Amino acid sequence: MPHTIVIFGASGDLTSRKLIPALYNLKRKKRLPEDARIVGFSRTAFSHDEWRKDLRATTQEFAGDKFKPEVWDEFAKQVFYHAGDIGDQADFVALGKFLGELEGGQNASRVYYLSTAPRFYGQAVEQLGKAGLACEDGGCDRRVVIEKPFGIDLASAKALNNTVHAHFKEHQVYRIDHYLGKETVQNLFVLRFANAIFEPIWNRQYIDHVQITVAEEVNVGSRAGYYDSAGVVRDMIQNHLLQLLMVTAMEPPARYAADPVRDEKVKVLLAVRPKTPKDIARDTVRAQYDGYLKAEGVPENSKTATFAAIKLGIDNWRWQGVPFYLRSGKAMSCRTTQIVIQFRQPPHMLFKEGPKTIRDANRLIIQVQPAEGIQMHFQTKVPDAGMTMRQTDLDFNYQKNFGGSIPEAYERLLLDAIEGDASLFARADEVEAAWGICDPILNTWAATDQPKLLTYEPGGWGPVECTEWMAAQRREWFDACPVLH
Ligand SMILES: NC(=O)C1=CN([C@@H]2O[C@H](COP(=O)(O)OP(=O)(O)OC[C@H]3O[C@@H](n4cnc5c(N)ncnc54)[C@H](OP(=O)(O)O)[C@@H]3O)[C@@H](O)[C@H]2O)C=CC1
Ligand SMILES: O=C1O[C@H](COP(=O)(O)O)[C@@H](O)[C@H](O)[C@H]1O
Repeated sequence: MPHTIVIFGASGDLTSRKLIPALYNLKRKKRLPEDARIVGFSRTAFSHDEWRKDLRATTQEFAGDKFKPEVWDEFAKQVFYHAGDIGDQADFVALGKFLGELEGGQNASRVYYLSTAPRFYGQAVEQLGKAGLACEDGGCDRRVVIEKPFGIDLASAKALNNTVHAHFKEHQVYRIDHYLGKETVQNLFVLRFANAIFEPIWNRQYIDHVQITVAEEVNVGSRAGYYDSAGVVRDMIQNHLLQLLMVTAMEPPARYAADPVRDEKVKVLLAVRPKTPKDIARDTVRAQYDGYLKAEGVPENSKTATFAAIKLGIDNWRWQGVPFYLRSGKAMSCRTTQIVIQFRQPPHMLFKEGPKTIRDANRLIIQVQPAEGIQMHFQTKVPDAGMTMRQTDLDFNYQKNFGGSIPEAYERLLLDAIEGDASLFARADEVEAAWGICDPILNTWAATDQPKLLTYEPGGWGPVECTEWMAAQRREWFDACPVLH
């Protein structure tokens, strides 16, 4: 069956920076089906060749030394453009006709990729449905990939799910979170479920707490217009950090397939202990970097948080009493995404020189990016120094072990969407459960102004009060920039 990938938002930033370079790389690796066609849809009046020419330049820029003119020329033969407006039903009817001709009347498998502004997601889905392009009754193979953000709160996410479900069945819907396409996030499944040594200690008996940090060195740059209405919770925590939390905390699924995996993931979110406004004032830190208010497009009195730390509890047998600390911010010390599994101290210390604080206890660090790898920290005896100990580590690094470059997350996710594997995409209940955790936090911050919005200097690890907040809980953030090999 031939494949067609229709990208709505063809002239946009995501398409040129990520989607087309990812599809090009799939072609280069001979993973893009030979019979796949990529069709761009947006209002700009490109001809096929004009769009291809624009994409060639941007792909060359973003694919770097992976760009091979001869591969591009072959790839370009699979690329087409059809101008249209999401607001215009006639343009969808015309699109359907164009696709039919392109597919030579064959029953092609189609992926509709919504890479337009989020306000168009619902409308685009409706237009596809009304033009008879959704095929929710079966008999043809149609999928829709929906970019983030999926809603701006629980109510809007539910409304969007309702709109989507009016035209597509859930199994046709692929809500993308590109963090799930990152190699190291997939490796977390492997680490946990393809090794026998971790599972027995992956619980409250051995683990003191878990830290999930997504630090970004960049500030909001030119995206302030969007960012100010989102803030760090909507932009990062509701999706990427909660995805990392789910994969870290989930039970082993019965099978590695979309629904068993997502069933276990969603159970984690449903077990997250609900917070009262008093809990939120105590268990969250929010801050804005100094200089944010000067960014173009930010209102002078904006209270948008560019940094947040949130302590969550998971009420189930595995995790009762183990706090999960989620932290993310812009304008931080360095770019690093890491999951720190902080183990407990030994119950009885034989050596007076031995570890005294939780900082010295065993720690497993999953470096999601950019120094993709895993480190295990443990105590060793310093030679010829009595029983003096020092923390050392076992270090697995992707680059050193496997060489080559780590593929962009979109490569894996686009291929999965083409092949019909939804394991690494969010399901409707997952997205809603994530908003169910974030809404009370955002609402409490807005309604009570508690905790106070703090300020932090760019280039550090967030506000000093966040370090103190952790110290008051007898814990310490693992603030380390990864070593790039
Ligand atoms: N850029 C990124 O790095 C990331 C983006 N995303 C998400 O991806 C989506 C796209 O982002 P991005 O590419 O940055 O956005 P852009 O603003 O760059 O692109 C928007 C696209 O939508 C098209 N468009 C706008 N109005 C219409 C319309 N009425 N009918 C048809 N097409 C229309 C525009 O084309 P034209 O004007 O020609 O019609 C353009 O191609 C957003 O939802 C964003 O949240 C998610 C993660 C990262
Ligand atoms: O979705 C988003 O993610 C990026 C960070 O992605 P990464 O792959 O570079 O870690 C973030 O900068 C952006 O604000 C957000 O919308």
